Amino acid sequence: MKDAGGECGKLLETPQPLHTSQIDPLIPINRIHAGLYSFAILAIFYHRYLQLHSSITVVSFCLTLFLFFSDVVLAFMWLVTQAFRWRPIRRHPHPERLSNKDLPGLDVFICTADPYKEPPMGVVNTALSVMAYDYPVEKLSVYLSDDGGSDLTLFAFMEASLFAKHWVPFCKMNGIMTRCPEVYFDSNSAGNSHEENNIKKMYGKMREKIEQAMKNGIPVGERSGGLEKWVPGFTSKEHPTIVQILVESSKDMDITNHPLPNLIYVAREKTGAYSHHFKGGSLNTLLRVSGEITNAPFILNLDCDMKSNDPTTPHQAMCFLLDDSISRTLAFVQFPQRFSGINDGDIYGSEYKRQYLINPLGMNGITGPMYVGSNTFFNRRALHSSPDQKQTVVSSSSSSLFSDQVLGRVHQVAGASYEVGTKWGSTVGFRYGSLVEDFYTGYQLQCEGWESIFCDPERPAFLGEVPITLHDALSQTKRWIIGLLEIVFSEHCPVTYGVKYGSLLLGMCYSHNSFWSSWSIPLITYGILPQIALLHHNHPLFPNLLRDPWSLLYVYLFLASYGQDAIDFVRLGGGTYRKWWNNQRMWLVRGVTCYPAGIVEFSLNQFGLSTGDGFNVTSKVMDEDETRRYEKQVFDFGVASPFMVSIGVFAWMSLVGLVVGGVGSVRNGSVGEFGIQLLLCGFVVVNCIPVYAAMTIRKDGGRMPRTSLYLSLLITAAFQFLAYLTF
Ligand SMILES: O=c1ccn([C@@H]2O[C@H](COP(=O)(O)OP(=O)(O)O[C@H]3O[C@H](CO)[C@@H](O)[C@H](O)[C@H]3O)[C@@H](O)[C@H]2O)c(=O)[nH]1
Ligand SMILES: [Mn+2]
Repeated sequence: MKDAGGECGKLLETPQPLHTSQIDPLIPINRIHAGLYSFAILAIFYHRYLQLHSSITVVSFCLTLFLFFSDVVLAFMWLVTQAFRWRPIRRHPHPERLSNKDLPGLDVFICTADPYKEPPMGVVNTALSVMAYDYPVEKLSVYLSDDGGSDLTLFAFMEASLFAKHWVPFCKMNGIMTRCPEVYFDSNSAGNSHEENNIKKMYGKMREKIEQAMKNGIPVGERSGGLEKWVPGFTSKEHPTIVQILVESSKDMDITNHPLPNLIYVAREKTGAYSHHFKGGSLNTLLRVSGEITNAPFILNLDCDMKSNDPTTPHQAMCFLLDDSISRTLAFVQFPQRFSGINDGDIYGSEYKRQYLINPLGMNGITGPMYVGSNTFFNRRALHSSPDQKQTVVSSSSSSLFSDQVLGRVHQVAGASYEVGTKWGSTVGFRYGSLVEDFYTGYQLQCEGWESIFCDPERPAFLGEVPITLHDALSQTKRWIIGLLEIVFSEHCPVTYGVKYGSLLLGMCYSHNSFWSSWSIPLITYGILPQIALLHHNHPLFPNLLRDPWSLLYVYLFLASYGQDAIDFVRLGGGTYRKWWNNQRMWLVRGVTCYPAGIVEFSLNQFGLSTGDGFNVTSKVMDEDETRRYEKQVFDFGVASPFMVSIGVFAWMSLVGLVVGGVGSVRNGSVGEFGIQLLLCGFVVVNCIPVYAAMTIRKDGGRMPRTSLYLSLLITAAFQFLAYLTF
């Protein structure tokens, strides 16, 4: 169904709209289902209320109260999720209708922070993949922010700027689609022409050289071209600003004598005296630095673990950004974070389909998707003013792009104290105050009246990497949780501020994400109480499965929500049912690990008992053993950490509940009475099969460390003992 009216109305008057859209045909069904479901929720509340009234002991009253509270949280999360289901829209750009001469300037920002967690070779690949875009080179500039302040990264980029002279024309002349060299040479699509062999060798040499430098240091003879600035006393946390122009478009030609895009290395000044605000700070520095040099009206923001996978992506983005009927209020076009190297079943749910693919479609029908930190084409104006303010963007592209005067100003704006007393980070640029600077920035822009567009073309525009061990994946999510809670407890809480300054639906979407960690309340409750109550045999918590029709309501709610989740996952997220199964398991796992851990760490931070290290960068280095296990879809529990203990406890609780409670119920003829509790335990046990294997039969490095196993047994026993005393 084509969306003929609405936002595209104006465009349709012209014969060839730059983009079209498609409304989800299932919207009416979703809305009817939402109506039914909400009645069922109200009925459950009523039933719990009756239960509370009729409970005869304090213990059963408390148990019911806990479950009641959990159900309220579940209902809240369900309610806010409806905003994503309200009006999902897919948008299709038509770049072939765009003429090349209309294309505006585009500044690309790439961030890196630590050469040991983010190997320079990977960062170089990100940069090369965008330098080779099918975009007019004189309008394209690539800026790298190196928060690691590392000569190794600069060294790698100096090498890359030489290789680019071969790589860019090679891609363009051969019409290659995969313009990230590493990915291209790894794939089978690489044929075996003479030219190709040559360039492959060249790439191999560059990699060899960079990796050698990583191991043994930069060769003494090559400490020039900026590298001499790393003098003794220079550390990643204390150093002056370093700006290095690696490729200057107007001067540096490729081997076919065509210009290359500008390539500029920036390590902003760091001193212990001023907060650098992590990635947000680094992006703001690039915003100012590029503002002094090329000042392109549009900006593409990329993490160093993302690679371009389609040279026509900027054209696709421009279909929206240049459309007069929406451009006045359009802050950014978001392409999804998609990933390569995910194993078949995506065992750690790393694709985050809901966050990256499904929910943004829903928000496309409101005021547009959230900003997810990478793969985003910004309108520079949006980062400086509200949509109604007029801002004159001065074009500074003159012949003296890199004059001494310009470079002087660049050093000034990259200084550590430059932002003191300014609005940077509060109403200008990327916003500070949360570890999820992306979410926070997009949210504030939308509350100011800016809109956004989600575009998910069939050929992924970018492909990234994901953590391949369970521990890394959970640690990453924990950081997000802390960042999200910082927003919940700020003046910008989406429930109030978002609803007031955005809209009801927008507030609901942002509430859903910022209250993400609240899933842990029902998940922990439902993972402990029914299990304990089963064991100590006098506490049925749900209506009789065999006799009481109220039990059907619980069964309906469970099946309907899981069913709808699975259908959305496959239909809108393009997943498989197997991936969905693993994904829902990870939801349970996160609910008892990184969500509560995030809540605890956030609370400690509030009391000034900080334990965390702020933005703990996800490691992009892959251990061989771990990679092998990941590829074989074998779960990796091999890190002794509180996460593993917690997973162990929940696995044991349900197993004990199922076995002991099951046997007891059969003996007492109370299978119906405890039916729902038994099903619940059974469901957790089925989910935990890999956990039991990791705790018992496995011998490889990914099995659960013995300390974690014994601790989890001890804690389970303690729980049961406490319960025994209470009941
Ligand atoms: O002090 C810092 C810390 C990080 N980064 C960069 O930020 C990016 C994201 O870091 P990463 O460790 O890969 O975090 P992820 O959790 O994988 O990133 C997700 O979550 C972040 C917010 O927590 C978003 O910024 C990202 O875009 C989003 O992909 C990387 O390019 C880093 O180099 C900096 O520039 N400076
Ligand atoms: Mn990342």
